[in-house]
Amino acid sequence: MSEYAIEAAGLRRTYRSRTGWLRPQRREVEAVRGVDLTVGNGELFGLLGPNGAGKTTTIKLLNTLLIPTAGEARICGFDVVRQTREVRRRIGYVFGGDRGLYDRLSARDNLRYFAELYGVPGREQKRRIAELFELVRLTGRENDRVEGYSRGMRQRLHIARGLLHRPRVLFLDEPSIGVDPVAARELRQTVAELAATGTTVLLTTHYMAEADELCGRIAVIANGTIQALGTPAELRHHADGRQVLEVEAYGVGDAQLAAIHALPGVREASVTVAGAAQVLSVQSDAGVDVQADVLRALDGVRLGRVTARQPTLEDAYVAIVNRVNAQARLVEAVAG
Ligand SMILES: Nc1ncnc2c1ncn2[C@@H]1O[C@H](COP(=O)(O)OP(=O)(O)OP(=O)(O)O)[C@@H](O)[C@H]1O
Repeated sequence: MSEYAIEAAGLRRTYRSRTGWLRPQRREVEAVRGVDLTVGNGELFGLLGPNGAGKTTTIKLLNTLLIPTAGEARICGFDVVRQTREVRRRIGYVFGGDRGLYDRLSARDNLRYFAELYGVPGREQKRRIAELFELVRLTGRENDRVEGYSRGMRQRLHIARGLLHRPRVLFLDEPSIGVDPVAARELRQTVAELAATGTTVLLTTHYMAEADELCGRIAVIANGTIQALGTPAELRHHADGRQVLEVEAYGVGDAQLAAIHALPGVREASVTVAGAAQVLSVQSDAGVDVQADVLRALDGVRLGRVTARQPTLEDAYVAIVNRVNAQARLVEAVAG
C-alpha cells in the first residue's frame, strides 16, 4: 500500500472558454496554478479558501473528473490520468447541495440503487447499507422518502452513498453548505467518526471553525495556490503578534472600512453580518492601541459592544487570504 492516500505535485489546470458572440474572445482562467500536497492514510485534511480559490477544481483533478493541464497526482499510489479505473475504485465524492438523490424513493432504496450501480455484491448490500445508516445516524428513518428529509439528513445520506463501495479516500466538497448549525454539528460528528474508521477524508469548506474542529491539517488555498499549510495550531501563528478589536455596529460603509484599514497599526479590517448587526473585526499590531482611532472613524454609526480579544484561527485565515489579495492587486496595478 502506498504511504500516502493523496499526492499532488505541480498540479495545474487552466480553463479555456470563449465569451461573446459577435466578437468571440478567448478567455483563460488559471484555476489551479501549481499545487503540491501529500495526505497520509487515514488523515482528515481540510482545503480552505475563498470563493473561486480553486478548491473544487483541485478536488476534480484528484478524483479524475478533470485532466490536469500540467503536473501529476496519485491516489493510493495510482496515477489519476493513467490509472483512472484503479483510482475510481478507491474514491468517493460527495458534494454539497441537492443533486444526486432520488426524492421519490426511500433512503434505503436510494442506497440500494447506488449499491447496484457501484457494483457492491448483492450479498453484502444489506449489511453495508445498515452499517452506513448507523454511521450517518439515519437508523430508524431508512424507509422515509428522501423528499421529507431535511438538508442535513440529505447531506448525511449523500455521505452514506459516497461510502457504499468502501472507498479509501472520500472527497467532501462543502458538505455543510446551506445546513443549519445544529444539523452541521451532527454532520461534523459523522465526518469525525468516518475518519476514525480509517477512511482518508479531504474536506473543502468555507468555515474555518469547521476545519478547526475536524481537520488534523489544513491547506489554505487562494488564487490557485496553497498559501499556508499546517495543523490548526501552526496556522494560528499567522496571526502572531496581533490583537483583535471587535465592534458590533449597524451600518458601517465601505469608505469607513477603508479608513479604518488605513489607520496606523491596523493590519486587517473586515465586516461580517450577524443577524441585524454587523461585526467589525480589526486586527492590529499587538501593543498598538487602535480603539480610540477606530471609534473615531465610526463616528455617526450606531455601535453595540466593543471587545478586545486574542486572534483565532479565523483571524489567521483572514490574514493569509488578505495578504494574497493585496499581492494580486499589486500585480494587476503593475501590469495595468
Ligand atoms: N468550467 C469552468 N470554466 C471556466 N472557468 C471555471 C470553470 N470552473 C471554474 N472556473 C473558474 O476557476 C476558478 C476556480 O474555481 P473553483 O470552482 O475551483 O473555486 P472554489 O475554490 O471551489 O470556489 P467556491 O468556493 O466558490 O466553490 C474560478 O475563477 C472559477 O470562476
